[in-house]
Amino acid sequence: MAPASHLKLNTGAAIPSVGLGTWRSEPGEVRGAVAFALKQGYRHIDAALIYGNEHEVGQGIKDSGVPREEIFLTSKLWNTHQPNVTEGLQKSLDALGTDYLDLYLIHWPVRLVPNETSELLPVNPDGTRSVDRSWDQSETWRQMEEVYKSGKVKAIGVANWSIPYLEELRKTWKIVPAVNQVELHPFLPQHKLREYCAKYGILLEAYSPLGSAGAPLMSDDDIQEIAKKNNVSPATVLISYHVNKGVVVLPKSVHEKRIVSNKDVVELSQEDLNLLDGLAARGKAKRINTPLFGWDLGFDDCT
Ligand SMILES: NC(=O)C1=CN([C@@H]2O[C@H](COP(=O)(O)OP(=O)(O)OC[C@H]3O[C@@H](n4cnc5c(N)ncnc54)[C@H](OP(=O)(O)O)[C@@H]3O)[C@@H](O)[C@H]2O)C=CC1
Ligand SMILES: O=C[C@H](O)[C@@H](O)[C@@H](O)[C@H](O)C(=O)O
Repeated sequence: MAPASHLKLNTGAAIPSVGLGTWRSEPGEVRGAVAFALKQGYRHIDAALIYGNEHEVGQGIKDSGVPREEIFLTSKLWNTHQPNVTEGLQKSLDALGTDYLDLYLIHWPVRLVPNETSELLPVNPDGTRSVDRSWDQSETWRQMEEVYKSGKVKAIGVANWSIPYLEELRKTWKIVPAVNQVELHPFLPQHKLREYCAKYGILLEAYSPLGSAGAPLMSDDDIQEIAKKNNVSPATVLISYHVNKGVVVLPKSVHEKRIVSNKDVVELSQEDLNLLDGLAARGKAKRINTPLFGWDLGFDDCT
């Protein structure tokens, strides 16, 4: 079956299966990248307050001339705004220059307490992050449910939530998260989390699909072999892998040629998908993004 250009959220809304990532897209380059991507047909942008570039992302959206209502725009509540979701959301809306988001995510199931070391990435005197270990994530989710009801966000979800964290949230959620955005690629296929999210109607979004700055995914022999067989680039294999599995994928680039090629999704055979699904179990498992919050986020092994 041809890979779907759009997937469905549990709210009933459609979400474009490929979105442009904006983490580490520098001010000075992200505005042009976003405008270019939208002119090339992207209709989905993944932003976050912590990326420090939402103002430029918003300018790129305006420059593109694409009407706001045609764009699926996501942002994320940063950890230091956990006690006050409304405030975090307003900062993102102001920076992006919009009055609503299509999707708002809790960036991590962690509350950080700002102090004199930093407003966004505060640390304790011993260098560890100033985490509020007593903070109850169900309270943050309750506030997310409130902003959803206010209409300022059309869907709410989470990012970096493992099964134990979702199980805890399930005890009190009134609205099931629409999305769980996690690191996902053939070296970190997260089969158990996939099953769990499918069971509760939570759509997965794959971040760092190309390996970000860490995993040698694009130079991997098996991935290169599949690329050769399908006559496409390894990046296209890695992006298509998710869409073929009904997962949203968020490749980041600030280079025009890559922005264009990253939206090409091809149909992969079941045999190719099985091979990609099995790479981690064959000794290639690797998680790239585990910020040192100082305690167990419930992530299991990488397979
Ligand atoms: N919720 C969360 O905690 C997280 C969310 N994310 C989201 O997911 C997005 C994607 O993940 P990210 O970690 O950025 O990494 P990606 O896996 O998307 O990789 C991005 C890197 O690959 C390069 N690249 C892009 N396209 C190609 C290509 N076709 N060929 C070769 N190299 C290429 C980019 O360089 P260049 O730009 O120079 O082209 C960049 O260095 C983020 O930008 C962010 O929006 C990411 C991490 C965590
Ligand atoms: O979305 C991207 C990532 O989650 C990134 O925002 C975090 O890893 C952050 O750099 C941190 O140090 O906590």
